Amino acid sequence: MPPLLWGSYQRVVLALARRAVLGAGPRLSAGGSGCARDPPFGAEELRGELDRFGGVSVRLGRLDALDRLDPIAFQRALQAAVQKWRSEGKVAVWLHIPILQSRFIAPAASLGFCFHHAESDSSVLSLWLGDGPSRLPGYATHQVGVAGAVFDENTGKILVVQDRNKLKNMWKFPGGLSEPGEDIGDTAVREVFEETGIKSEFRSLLSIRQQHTHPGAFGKSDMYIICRLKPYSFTVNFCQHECLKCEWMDLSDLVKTKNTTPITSRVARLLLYGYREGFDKIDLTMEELPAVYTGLFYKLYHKKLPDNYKTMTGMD
Ligand SMILES: NC(=O)C1=CN([C@@H]2O[C@H](COP(=O)(O)OP(=O)(O)OC[C@H]3O[C@@H](n4cnc5c(N)ncnc54)[C@H](O)[C@@H]3O)[C@@H](O)[C@H]2O)C=CC1
Ligand SMILES: [Mg+2]
Repeated sequence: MPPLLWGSYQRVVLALARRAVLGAGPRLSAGGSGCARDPPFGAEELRGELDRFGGVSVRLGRLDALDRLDPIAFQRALQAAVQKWRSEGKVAVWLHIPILQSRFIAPAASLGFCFHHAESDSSVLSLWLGDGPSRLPGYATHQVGVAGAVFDENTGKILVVQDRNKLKNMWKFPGGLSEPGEDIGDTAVREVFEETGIKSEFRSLLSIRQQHTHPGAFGKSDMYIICRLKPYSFTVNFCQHECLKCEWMDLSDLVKTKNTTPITSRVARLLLYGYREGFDKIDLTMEELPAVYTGLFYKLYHKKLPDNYKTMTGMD
């Protein structure tokens, strides 16, 4: 290519690269407060909704003007908007940023915004504007794993598996992580079926283990819940991908074996106690109740409460 042409080619490539980095459309003047033909983007365009604590939520996905905006113009507008919200006494700003508008994260961070949480297609950044240290609540703190202790009262046998992906092959109850919006008992029943082929129904909640800095929870806290399930199918057809072995074992053998985890051993002893003395000694049963304000329902787990105590009005 002749040197002159090469020079103009380089300029075009550099200009295109600059646009790509800034995320601006072809009509934008980089670094300006908007674009040459459209009106400048100002603080008033960052419209937000007020929440009951006095914070402002701005959802970038709902602002059409952002499509034609570069990050520098966004930063100017956000800085002016934050100044305005601060002077009005707002306590916090929440920025909801769709993943495809992530070019606005860095300018917001340079003004003091931090990540609050992220979902698969968006992130939420927050900035505390109130007096003193931030009082904004954090996001999710735990992952929830649920196992099913499937116990057949007719034979005294319990369903156990050995995990294929573990270094030590210990007997444990089948189980796995809860899905968003899934009830604890439903997770136990689903995981038991997926891993062993056994169909069962929820009876009670037996134990909860809380462990912090859990390696399997990406360094967050892990809540591991064990449920008592009643089987209604008995032929094992276990998942070769996750399990090495699966069998119905005498509960008394599981209590005795050393080849198990401390939590499985403890819950096996708890089950044996319930089997001998009555499951009401160990069961936290579940009841569905209406939430007061939201119109939703929730599940409450506790030791069985006699009916006359449920309906009593005072010191009856
Ligand atoms: N004390 C005990 O007896 C044990 C308790 N647990 C608890 O059980 C719960 C989790 O159960 P799991 O059976 O582990 O979960 P799970 O049954 O939901 O999923 C396990 C499967 O997910 C996949 N997987 C998980 N992490 C992966 C990664 N980083 N990359 C690729 N694939 C991955 C693998 O295919 C693995 O076989 C946790 O709450 C944990 O604390 C887990 C093992 C033993
Ligand atoms: Mg599992």
